[in-house]
Amino acid sequence: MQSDPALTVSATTVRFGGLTALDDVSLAVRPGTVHGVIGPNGAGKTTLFNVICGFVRPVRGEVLWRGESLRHHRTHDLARLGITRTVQGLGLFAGATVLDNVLVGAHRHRGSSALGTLLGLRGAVRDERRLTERALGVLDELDIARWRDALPGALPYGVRKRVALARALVAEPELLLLDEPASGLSEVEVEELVVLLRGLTDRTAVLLVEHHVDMVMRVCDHITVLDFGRVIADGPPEQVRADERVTEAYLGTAG
Ligand SMILES: Nc1ncnc2c1ncn2[C@@H]1O[C@H](COP(=O)(O)OP(=O)(O)OP(=O)(O)O)[C@@H](O)[C@H]1O
Repeated sequence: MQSDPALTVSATTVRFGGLTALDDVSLAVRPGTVHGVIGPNGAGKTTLFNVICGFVRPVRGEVLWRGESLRHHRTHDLARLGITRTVQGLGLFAGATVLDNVLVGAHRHRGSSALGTLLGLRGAVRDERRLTERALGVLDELDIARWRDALPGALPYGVRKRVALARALVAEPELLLLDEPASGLSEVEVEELVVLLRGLTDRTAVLLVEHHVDMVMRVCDHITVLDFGRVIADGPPEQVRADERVTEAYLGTAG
């Protein structure tokens, strides 16, 4: 039996002036799965990601999180709701160490204020220590703990991407949104990412928007394919791969 979806995007339409970027798009992300969204350039992938994050408001439709409408949510509400994300630009703080960048993501679990920590209040200090231990645990898990005191700018791109992922994971999300997690990675790093993402499914659902179709086919349990803002295929990888509309959509834009 299939579990109830964690996230549902329901009959969602987005327009930018006269352009329909998403046209009646629906999808359901189930707990414990990796769900991919693919499609040719301009298909609406980023717009869909932005609707889920609350950056873009649809003219029709809604996003449901555990059955509750996210109609009025703002981006900064997401972590509190159990949803974290990485973005294409990574968004790391250049002047902060890797560890401090990751700690920024842990604030959902901070029981006391930063002022309390500064004043040396016992509960706040204990809280801070607990979060630091958790952040170090995630750095260790992603095999980047040796760079904990480095500044992001000094690190290779693949490591910086892992730092951004660590920051999203430390909040212990129930849904992890990844915007092009494979972009800019070497083939070896993409392989490592596939293993890493598969290892997350016992604790969070993952929704990723990605250009790297081959990686998506290998890592995902379920794939939604967009073309010109519409869903043209939705199902497990083998079904999507065999779908003629998907082949046509990609061949139609090649070259
Ligand atoms: N802020 C905006 N204003 C106007 N048009 C936009 C805006 N954002 C996206 N679009 C248009 O909406 C359509 C969908 O764009 P979107 O970026 O969501 O596609 P995509 O699948 O992410 O593309 P890519 O793979 O190239 O990143 C495109 O035609 C794009 O030009």
